Amino acid sequence: MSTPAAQHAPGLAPADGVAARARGLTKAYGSGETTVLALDSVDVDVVRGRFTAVMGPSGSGKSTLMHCLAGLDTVSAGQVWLGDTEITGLKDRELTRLRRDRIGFMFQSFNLIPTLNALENITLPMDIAGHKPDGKWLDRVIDTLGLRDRLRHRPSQLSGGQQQRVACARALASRPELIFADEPTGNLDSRAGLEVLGFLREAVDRLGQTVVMVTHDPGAAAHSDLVLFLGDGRIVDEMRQPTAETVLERMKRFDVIRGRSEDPPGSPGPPGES
Ligand SMILES: Nc1ncnc2c1ncn2[C@@H]1O[C@H](COP(=O)(O)OP(=O)(O)OP(=O)(O)O)[C@@H](O)[C@H]1O
Repeated sequence: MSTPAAQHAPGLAPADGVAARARGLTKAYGSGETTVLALDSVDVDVVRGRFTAVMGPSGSGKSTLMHCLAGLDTVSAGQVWLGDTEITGLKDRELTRLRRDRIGFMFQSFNLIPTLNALENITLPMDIAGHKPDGKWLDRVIDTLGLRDRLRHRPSQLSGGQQQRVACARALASRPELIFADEPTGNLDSRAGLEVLGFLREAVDRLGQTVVMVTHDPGAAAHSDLVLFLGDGRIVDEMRQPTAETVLERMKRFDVIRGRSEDPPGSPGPPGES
């Protein structure tokens, strides 16, 4: 995901088209005086074959953006496309099918079915859709994620990191056009988290997938190609080839602004700021 300029980012391979696009994307919750403008006329291009992270302070609209791009939530105004398909305006049934066939999801809670083994969990969305998995692709995903010797295990027999890898394989299994990951490392210790980030990176680099990840963790964002920073429902900044340090520094600037807006009138700003 990026503003159009970021498609020409130096140091990145040429962009291979746009996996998803939003124009004037606006989402308001509630009505009248209690209206919350979660997204305020956002324009974004999710660049195909890239790993994009979405960051920003709590309440800045990260999850709302992801949900609107993925067709999980309706928009108040604006348009969203997945590839060439405009999804705004699609009926619920069409949206459900589009999500099922063209988008992969990874959530913080892995959402694995406890009574199914790893392989059954991985292929479940395709089984529900009545699609036969592409065996070669599935083998590649399973081997890339190092799950070959865990396929007959149930979730309770797997570590947290392994469970998240199964969730990752499930998101990749149908070779979706776009994978959305919402805090995929949130419930993992740092080693398992790093592993999952490494696999998402490999999904992009080796399998050519497109990943959009919402995260609070600068270290996680550092695995992406591009970080989009949301503030008050708008994309306020973007960073290519991020490092944990540069992302952390950028996030600190939100704290300074927040600190200022919480200061009583007339009080001095934070030290070092004029
Ligand atoms: N269902 C809802 N009803 C009313 N307001 C909502 C709803 N969902 C989100 N909001 C509001 O919209 C704004 C953006 O929320 P969102 O969850 O997208 O932020 P976020 O950046 O993902 O936050 P966090 O980092 O805390 O998860 C917030 O002010 C939130 O309170």
